[in-house]
Order: sequence, then structure tokens, then C-alpha cells
Amino acid sequence: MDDIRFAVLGTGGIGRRTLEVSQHKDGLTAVAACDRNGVAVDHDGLDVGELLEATEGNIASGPDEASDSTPATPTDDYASDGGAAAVEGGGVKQHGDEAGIVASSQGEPTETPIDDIIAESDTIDAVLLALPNLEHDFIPRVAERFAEADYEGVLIDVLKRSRVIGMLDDREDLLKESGITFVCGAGATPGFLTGAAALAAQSFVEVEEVEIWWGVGLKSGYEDNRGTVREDIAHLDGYDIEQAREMSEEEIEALIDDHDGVLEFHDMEHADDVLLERAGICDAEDVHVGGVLDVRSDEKPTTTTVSVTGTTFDGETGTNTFELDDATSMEANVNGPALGYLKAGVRNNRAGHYGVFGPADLMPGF
Ligand SMILES: NC(=O)c1ccc[n+]([C@@H]2O[C@H](COP(=O)([O-])OP(=O)(O)OC[C@H]3O[C@@H](n4cnc5c(N)ncnc54)[C@H](O)[C@@H]3O)[C@@H](O)[C@H]2O)c1
Repeated sequence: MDDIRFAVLGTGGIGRRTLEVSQHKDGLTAVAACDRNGVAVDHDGLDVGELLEATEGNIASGPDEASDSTPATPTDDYASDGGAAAVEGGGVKQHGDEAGIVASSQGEPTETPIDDIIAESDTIDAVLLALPNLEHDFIPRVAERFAEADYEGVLIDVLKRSRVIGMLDDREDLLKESGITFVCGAGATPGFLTGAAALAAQSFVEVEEVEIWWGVGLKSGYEDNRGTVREDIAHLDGYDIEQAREMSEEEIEALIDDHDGVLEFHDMEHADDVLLERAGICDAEDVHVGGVLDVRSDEKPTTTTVSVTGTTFDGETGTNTFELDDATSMEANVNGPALGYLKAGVRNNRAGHYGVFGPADLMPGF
């Protein structure tokens, strides 16, 4: 367990931070990374510092004109962030052909970044998919490609949407055959907070309700997290995924202005619900997720809490509450747990446990 070689697909707001956080954890060596334009591979270990420096303020969040040409596998890769591809100028953080990983001395331009990582995957223990989820079946299809190449190891994502979990379950036989342990929804919420809810539920014999309420202050991380903000907009009343995908950067800015930089979300389609249900904790319909995002302040607009209400074996009704310190950032709460779940995934993979696992499956349970 002391030597895990891992790759990151997507070095945007989340993927870059995963690489950075991994430097503070023992036994994790980043050996490969890619974004939409480029790939970097070094089986002795990437120079993460150089890669982060080269991609600072330049994360290839949206597609550039070069990728409008002839993508090698259009249906699999080109549409990964859906209509954002059609937005004039694409993402805000790209710098033409030099966007993202290709700006690093370790990066090579490619039109097939994911296939390039798959080609190197024999000696890679785990692959973190920090990819956009505006096309819901994109991550399941990427998993399928790893399985078709007989990858044996861990795939882990930080996706949010409930409906994607079923798409992964549909592919479970293929993943098992290949020897893949897929850990899904392993960021903050779902992820960290789903695991906390599973733990908090252990006092009870019957769980009535799980309430997840998150607060994120993103001022200094706003530029790096526009991909995530776009996805979150789809959860606002009156918006859906299609609209969010097709909004221009100007429209997003106007919407944020209208809300004075603070977006409040209720009844989000966050996979905490199906992940808790599949782990036998409670019914999906008893899980409620909402939160407040402030893109103009680093202070959290509200404290992130998980409240689990239930009945104990001896007839008491109670609420167990798990609270994050306001000082912990979204980046810390996504990437720390993602790497922790990655390590748990590798432990399971090495023990021969293959298939699809959610965060709550890796906690105490019945
Ligand atoms: N669970 C959580 O708590 C949580 C929190 C934040 C973000 N997220 C999720 O993390 C994911 C990533 O978010 P982000 O803010 O880093 O997005 P981003 O747009 O900043 O980064 C996406 C990265 O993927 C790359 N990419 C896109 N298409 C690709 C392709 N076809 N091949 C290779 N690389 C490709 C881009 O170049 C970029 O590097 C999103 O799905 C978001 O919902 C989850």
C-alpha cells in the first residue's frame, strides 16, 4: 500500500488540486495526467511542481479552436463538456494551442488524451477522473474504454449527478470482468459528506432523513472552478443541464451579477441520495442536498453540515450532526477525501474486490 502510482484525467480546477494535495500524502506518485489538449507521462513520477506552475491560470477549461478540427474519437471525447464546445472562445482559462498541460515541459499535444493514458495504464494503480460531467454518460463511457482495454486497477470520479450512478451500475459486469474497482461520487458532496452520513447513521436502526447543506466561498478559486460553477447552475430553479451547457460566459456572469455573486441551491440532484440508498442507509427520497455558493468571497456563506435523523434501537429519536470547519476550503474537502477514497479503492482492488463502490460502501454498514 505504500506505493500507489496514479493518473489524473482532467487537470482543471479539481484535477490540478488533486495533484497538489497528493504531494502532501505518503505513498502516492502521480505518473500521468491529461487534459483536452495534452498528456504528460513519466512512470518514475511527474514533476508536479513544474506541471502546476505551467498550468497556473491556464487550465484548458474549455476546448480551443484546435480541438474543433478533427477529434480522433468524436463521440467519446469531443462532446465531453457538451455545448460548452460551441461557446465562442470556449473556457476562459485557455490560451490557444498552449492551453493547459501542453504548456508544461512534460506535456505533449495530443488529440487522443484519454487513449494515450489507457495505453500507459498497465503500470498505473489508480486513475482519478476529474472530467466535466455536462454529458452525463461521458464518465461511464470513459470507464467502459478502460475496461475494453482490460485495465486492472482503480477508477475514481468526483461526479455529482445521481443519474450517473445507474449508468455505472449498468456497466458493472464489464468492469468486474476487467478487474476494475470503480469508486464513484468520491469528492466532497457526494463523497466526504456521504461517508459522514453513513457513519452518523450507525446510531440508528431506522433513518428518517439526511440533510446535507453546504457552503462554498470561491473568490480566489473562481477562475479555476468555472467548470464546476457552470454545472451547479443547472441545479438552479428554472435551469437544466442543456441550458447550463449552452450559456455563454457573459450569460453566466450576468446571472451571477443578478444574484450579487451568491447562488442558493435547494433539492439538488446530488448522488448522495442513491449512494446512501445503495449502501442500505436510507431511501434516496429521504436525502436532501442544498447549499450556498458565493463566488465573490472566500468566506463560506454558510457552514457545511450533514444532519442524520433517526430512531435508535431503544426508541429514542435523535439527529447526529457532522460539521466542517469554515476554514476548510472546497478544494481541501474534495481532494483530500478523493485521495483517501482512491487509497481505499486500491486496498479493495488488491484484495480482488471489483465492481462499482460508492463512498458509503467503504464505511461501516450492514
Ligand atoms: N463531488 C464534489 O464535491 C465536486 C466538487 C467540485 C467539482 N466536482 C466535479 O469535478 C469535475 C471537474 O470540475 P472542474 O471544476 O475541475 O472542471 P474544469 O472544467 O476546470 O476541468 C475539466 C478538465 O477536464 C479536461 N477535459 C475536458 N474534456 C476532456 C477530454 N475529452 N479528454 C481529456 N480531458 C478533458 C479539461 O481540459 C480540464 O482540464 C466536474 O465534473 C465537477 O462536477 C465535484
